[in-house]
Amino acid sequence: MNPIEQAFAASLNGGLPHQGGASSQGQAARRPIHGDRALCEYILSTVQAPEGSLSIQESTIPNAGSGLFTTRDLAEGELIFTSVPLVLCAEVGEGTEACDFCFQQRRRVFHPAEDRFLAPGEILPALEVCNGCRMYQYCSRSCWQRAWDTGHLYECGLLAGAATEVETRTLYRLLILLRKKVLLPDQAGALARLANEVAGFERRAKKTWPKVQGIAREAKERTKSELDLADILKLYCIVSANVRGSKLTSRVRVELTRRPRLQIRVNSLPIDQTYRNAPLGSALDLAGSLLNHCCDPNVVVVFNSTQVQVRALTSLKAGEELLHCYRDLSYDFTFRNPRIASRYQFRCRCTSSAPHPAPVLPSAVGMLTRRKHASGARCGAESDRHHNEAKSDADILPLILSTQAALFDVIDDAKKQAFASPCRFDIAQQLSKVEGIVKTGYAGLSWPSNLEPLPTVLKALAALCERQGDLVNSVRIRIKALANTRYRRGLPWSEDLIDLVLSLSTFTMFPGHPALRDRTLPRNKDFQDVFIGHLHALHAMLVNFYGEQGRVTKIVRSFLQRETSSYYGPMPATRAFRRKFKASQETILKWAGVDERLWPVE
Ligand SMILES: C[S@@+](CC[C@H](N)C(=O)[O-])C[C@H]1O[C@@H](n2cnc3c(N)ncnc32)[C@H](O)[C@@H]1O
Repeated sequence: MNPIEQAFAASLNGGLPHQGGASSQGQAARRPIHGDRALCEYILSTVQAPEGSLSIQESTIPNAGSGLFTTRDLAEGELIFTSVPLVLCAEVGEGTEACDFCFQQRRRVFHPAEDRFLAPGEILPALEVCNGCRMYQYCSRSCWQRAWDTGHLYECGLLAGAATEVETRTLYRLLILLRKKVLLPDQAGALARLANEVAGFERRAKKTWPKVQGIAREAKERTKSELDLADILKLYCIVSANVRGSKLTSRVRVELTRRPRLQIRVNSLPIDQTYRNAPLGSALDLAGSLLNHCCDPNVVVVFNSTQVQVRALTSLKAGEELLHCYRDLSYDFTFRNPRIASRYQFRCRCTSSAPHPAPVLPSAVGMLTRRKHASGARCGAESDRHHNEAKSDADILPLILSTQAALFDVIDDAKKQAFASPCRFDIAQQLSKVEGIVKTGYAGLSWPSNLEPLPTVLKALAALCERQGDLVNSVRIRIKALANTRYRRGLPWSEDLIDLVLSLSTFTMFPGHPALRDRTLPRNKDFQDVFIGHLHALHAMLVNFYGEQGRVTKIVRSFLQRETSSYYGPMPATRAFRRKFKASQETILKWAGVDERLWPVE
């Protein structure tokens, strides 16, 4: 073992006696990071932040270990810290859009090199696959060369036939960085002390535990690591507990091809793929790994190429813990938490209250939630509401699950129809199918319109309409879906707004389009007001997430400037505009069949 591997192995037990063996049973508790001053100082020294502006303390979430805290007041949108991850790994495989060196934004709506939206029908140049491993992709020869020089040469030859899961590839990378002494001893020591959830993996993922052990064994063989198998196993659990999907991108065009991987399991209710927000890759960052999860987050994590940026999502007071949502906020609590449990192997115990108005959540959802939190673990007010509404209606569960499956099947069928014969795609037929399912789909009652996956299904249908050139239905259905989306904050909501303004822009750009001659449509001016209003709101939101100079912010800003210069109404952010926007928004919501109270003007 080289000195770096030794530093890693020694630190893995946090100075406690070696726990030995691949099993976590009977192992001593991991020593909390906040109890080790030298380690805290080291981790904080790895970030770019004003001196003394962060601290590591015991988390405010019960039994969640250590957490990251601010020592100063923060305004909404303020940059809290930036950091460079220890290791990044791109998603691979067909349809992925990540260059494994630069991770530049390659969202399907933005041009990869120029700061602009893609023109309608514009196709992105394909990434080039490394002809050695046939796994990683690069956007240019220079990215490939730099990736090669900075480490790909060590791994390329050993990836043939290797697993494509991002956690496994991150494990390989880390083992190679340790073996080739690319990591510093301090980095290796800190890495070993991150949360690992070995016990959680072993206990909760009983079925997959032999697979996890197999992954560790294969990783040892492939990378020729001299670490003990037990230590590699823990490293894998550290990776799984700490990697964050690089939300450099989200598939704005709904990702329908993932349907086969979607599972709805009785008793756990996970929707394993959200159809959207497919990450570009994963990053393991020392300071970022100290952010605990909360269903009502106060920070947002974004990536600027390979740099992690953490910004305030709300204003924060000195002494508050920085909390981040590990999973797509746009999803309902009952969907999100099982996904957290299955991916990270812990049960959410966050206690913050949900910021949105209390949803009318029917009793069966309460029942599901109560199951999830039977051990007293709870998830704030959202959970309490579920608890309060809970009834003993075990018979209802299978009915709900079958409705969810049926709703997702609508997307599959619609997709098949749209792709097989575009001219025969019948949106009215698809919508009536949805209507039929939701009418009595909630165990005889009507499926709540804000309960997933209904909003997601509508967004998917809107995207299909757009693809077919059916602008009117695409906008109408999207408005309906978004009005019923309960989480109006964070990156997922900005993604939704991007979709919406792009759909609305077609109305304003092609006022003479034959589809828009329909007399039952609201006036084009109304669409324009609503378009400019949402575009303005989107820009303000992106400034908070990516900063004034963020690439996405700049693209949306130049779009906003161009569109407002040809807009004949009052300038956005004025009182006159607000009045105009309110009236137009009411008209449009009415046309879309949405209760205007669902989407108040803010
Ligand atoms: C990425 S680490 C966060 C830092 C961690 N608290 C530590 O002490 O190193 C994720 C781990 O923190 C804990 N955690 C984070 N958020 C939590 C939450 N909402 N409820 C319960 N545990 C949480 C879980 O143990 C999880 O595996």
